Amino acid sequence: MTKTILEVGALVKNAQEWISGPAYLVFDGQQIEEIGEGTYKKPLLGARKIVRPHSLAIPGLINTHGHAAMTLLRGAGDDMPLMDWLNQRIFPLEEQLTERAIYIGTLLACYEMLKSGTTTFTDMYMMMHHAAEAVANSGMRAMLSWGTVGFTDENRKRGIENTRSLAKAWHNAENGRLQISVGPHAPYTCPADYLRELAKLAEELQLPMQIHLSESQTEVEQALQTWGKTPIAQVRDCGLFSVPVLAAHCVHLTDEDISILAENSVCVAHNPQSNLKLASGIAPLPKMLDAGITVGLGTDGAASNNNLDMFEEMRLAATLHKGISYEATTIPAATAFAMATEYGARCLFQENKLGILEVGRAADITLLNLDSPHLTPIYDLISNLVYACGADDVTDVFVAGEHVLADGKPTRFDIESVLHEARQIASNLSRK
Ligand SMILES: CSC[C@H]1O[C@@H](n2cnc3c(O)ncnc32)[C@H](O)[C@@H]1O
Ligand SMILES: [Zn+2]
Repeated sequence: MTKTILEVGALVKNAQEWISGPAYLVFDGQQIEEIGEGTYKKPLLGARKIVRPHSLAIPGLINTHGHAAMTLLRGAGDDMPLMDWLNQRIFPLEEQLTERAIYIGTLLACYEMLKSGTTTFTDMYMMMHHAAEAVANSGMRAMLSWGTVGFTDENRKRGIENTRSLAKAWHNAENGRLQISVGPHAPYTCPADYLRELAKLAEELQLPMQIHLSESQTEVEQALQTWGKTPIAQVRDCGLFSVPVLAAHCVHLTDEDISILAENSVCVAHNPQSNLKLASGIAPLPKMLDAGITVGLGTDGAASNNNLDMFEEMRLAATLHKGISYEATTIPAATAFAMATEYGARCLFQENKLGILEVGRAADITLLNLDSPHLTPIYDLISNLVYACGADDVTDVFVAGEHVLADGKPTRFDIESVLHEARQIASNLSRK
């Protein structure tokens, strides 16, 4: 790929370091080669130059938990608690989704995420070859898993076969943009012996895992009744923590659970908006961070959020926990921003590659309009990004050096046809 020189009006490297005046980045097809202050003065030697003096460059945001194709189910079931929402509304609709629906729903999610500055996301869903194809075509990065449940022998066998075939076809595909993980849905949908089998599979394939854990009070109460232990202790005893694990939610945790997560280096995806909307509760984020747990931010699916905007999650994480602790220093803006970038990279086990604008790291860059009211005036860039900015301030996105969102439009796919087909698919779903 041709070398790119991107000149901007300001640049955030990470939550602590930024250049508040003109700056430039030089990158090739994969990595950042140079970052400097001012304008680029050396000869271009065939490189393309993009000049954006009215843009702020930040690291691409990383969404650590979601179900991408659930964009098709946005608004199909609101104002319900988790278990009723899943059993009464979501599962019956998901049974009707076709492979094409997964492709279109995932591409719609990619559009929504790119438009709100996200470059990398995780996905746990079904018919995942089609989700992978959508991610490959969108130009984004993702860590995908085939969501696996173990209600029947047939389910279990299929889950293992699906994960094997997904890993074979897509792990490290598209120059490493796609990563695969093993995806047991939750301890309440995967019996203990099946969780053990999936942990062995992850070890054999050398893949990480993602799983929903301790999301609702009902889940924890049922775990205590059934196994006499919390969901965290249950999955630990099933050997899950022998591989790197990204646990979504972790809302209802005992102090012992927090120690188990920390001791086993389990990363956590915090989904404040989805947890509030499904009335699941508020995760003990400050306690988890104090214990040394890596916590990233996630939107969860568009049917429980109901959007995929990481700016909203940053702002919510930075305000919600102040509200319940009565302490204004809880989760400062810099922590919320790190959760959406650097910590997110750690949650995806790509801590040396993503999450920071730095030489040697991936050229995954989001540009915001510096002339936006939300960036005016600037005392502290990170404060504006977390407390004032929103998806509408995003103009351009680069992933692996490629300009995948230009002036708000995806460069790799036709959004009109995706929107049209998404509407058609939704209108054909039967809602009882
Ligand atoms: C088996 S594929 C993944 C599965 O997860 C469901 N899902 C979506 N949001 C949540 C959530 O917050 N908790 C648990 N499960 C969730 C989704 O509908 C798919 O069926
Ligand atoms: Zn989820």
